[in-house]
Amino acid sequence: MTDGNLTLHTDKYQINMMYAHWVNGTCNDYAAFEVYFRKLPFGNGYAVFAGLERVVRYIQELRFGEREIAYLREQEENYDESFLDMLREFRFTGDLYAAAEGSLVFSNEPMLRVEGRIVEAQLVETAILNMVNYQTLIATKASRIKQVATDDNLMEFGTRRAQETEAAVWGARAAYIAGFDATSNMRAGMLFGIPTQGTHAHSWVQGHDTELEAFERYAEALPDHVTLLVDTYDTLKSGMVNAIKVGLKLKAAGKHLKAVRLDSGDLAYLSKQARIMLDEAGLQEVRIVASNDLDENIIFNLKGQGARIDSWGVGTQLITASDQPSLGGVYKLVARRSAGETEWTPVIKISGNPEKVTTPGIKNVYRIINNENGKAEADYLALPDETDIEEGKPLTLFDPIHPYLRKEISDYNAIPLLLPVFRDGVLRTEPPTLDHIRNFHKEQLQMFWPEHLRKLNPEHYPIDLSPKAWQLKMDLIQKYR
Ligand SMILES: Nc1ncnc2c1ncn2[C@@H]1O[C@H](COP(=O)(O)OP(=O)(O)OP(=O)(O)O)[C@@H](O)[C@H]1O
Ligand SMILES: O=P(O)(O)OC[C@H]1O[C@H](OP(=O)(O)OP(=O)(O)O)[C@H](O)[C@@H]1O
Ligand SMILES: O=C(O)c1cccnc1
Repeated sequence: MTDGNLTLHTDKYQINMMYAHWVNGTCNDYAAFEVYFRKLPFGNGYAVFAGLERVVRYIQELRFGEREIAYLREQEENYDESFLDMLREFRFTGDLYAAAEGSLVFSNEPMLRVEGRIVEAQLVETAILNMVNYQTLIATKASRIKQVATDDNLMEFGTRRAQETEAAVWGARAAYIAGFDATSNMRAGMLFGIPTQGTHAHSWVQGHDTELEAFERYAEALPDHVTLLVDTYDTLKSGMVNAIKVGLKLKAAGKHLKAVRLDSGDLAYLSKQARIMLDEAGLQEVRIVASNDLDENIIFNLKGQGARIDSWGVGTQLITASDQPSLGGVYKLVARRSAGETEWTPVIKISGNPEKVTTPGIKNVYRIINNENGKAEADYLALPDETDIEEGKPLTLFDPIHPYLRKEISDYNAIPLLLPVFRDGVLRTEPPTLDHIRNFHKEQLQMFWPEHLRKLNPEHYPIDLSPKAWQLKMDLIQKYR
């Protein structure tokens, strides 16, 4: 069915606009687009940027092959043959800047920017949003789950309920970035090097005459990795009793039962009872795994009830971001430049809804770290010719919606959020390893006050405009109103 070429993984209107540019002789005009979202998902205080590696591979492989060209010819009689010939030579030759994967990002700040020939920059909108919106959403959901699970083992179990195959593997990767320890998806493990973990299903137990026999056969086959699912018939009266028998047998043979898995019923009560039973049998080392439609709220509740759970399997709620299944990231034109010109012209999109008015001009994004405490104070969006910040000059931070709310800062470190990924179509450096990204994410969390990170009603983290960027926006609003 699929040939792996994602070049036509775009909306038809992008190709129509490319064609209209070709007809009008404006293919070589330049455009700058920024990717950002307006509202954080799940009421969270931050999002975890993910999806860049997928974007990098997609951009590197952009090509209109003969199959794509034949399809376009068949679909639209208006497309001139010379346009299709031009597509044969099509490559991404522009620049792409992006936050590092695993970065904390916030509403209304650019997390990725494309600068390039308008036809190239327009084509890639749909796929970039598709990749970044989904992966950032799942990484953010996973980060919330990690926050409540703290140091417990977290396993991603979502593949069977994911929105098809690619969502499963890229979702598993996003979850790992945000702090999950393993996935059950073997392909995600193979593709990305994520550790894999797994127990067994009810079918294993149902497929034997007795639960004890099922447990014994399983333990014989995989003596080093025995986690037994104990709820097929009756968790405490049967499953735990049989698991303990197998645990004691393994122990006598110098091995050990790794864990039992609870998958139904009152997980707080059952885990406490299971812990007592294991401890009384002298099996203190055996861990307790729980699964069954878990999310951050249930895990938080179970912990509040004193549940004795060491490891969590989380599937459906994570991989489908069930309580908010989409992130509304957008790709907006912020500046343009005709072929032959050197200066960018900032552009704005006005809307009756003030939240939807775009912020014109190419912006550099800086994370302002207060040197007195090492914590992030605000993110600061400045126009490219503003050098104050890089020279460490005192800054006035103000709220772009309520500009009278202001704060001075002089002892700070300004860290650029957007880094060059492609320049003139050439990849600058290979993406970092997944473990590097995961560690980077962990370090990022340390840079923020807990007030911005808490799961419920977090404090808003300021995303500020430089006075010049703010004035440009006001001027363009005036011009078009
Ligand atoms: N002590 C608890 N406090 C809060 N929520 C819990 C507790 N124990 C389990 N849950 C959650 O409640 C839900 C239980 O749903 P439900 O009653 O449909 O499942 P069940 O008891 O496992 O039944 P089934 O056999 O159909 O799976 C799950 O999301 C589970 O994670
Ligand atoms: O509940 P999730 O977070 O999605 O985790 C994955 C679930 O998948 C398996 O269930 P299965 O497919 O057998 O379905 P069931 O337990 O819901 O009947 C497993 O026993 C978990 O309960
Ligand atoms: O390994 C498991 O226990 C597992 C994997 C996927 C879904 N449910 C459970």
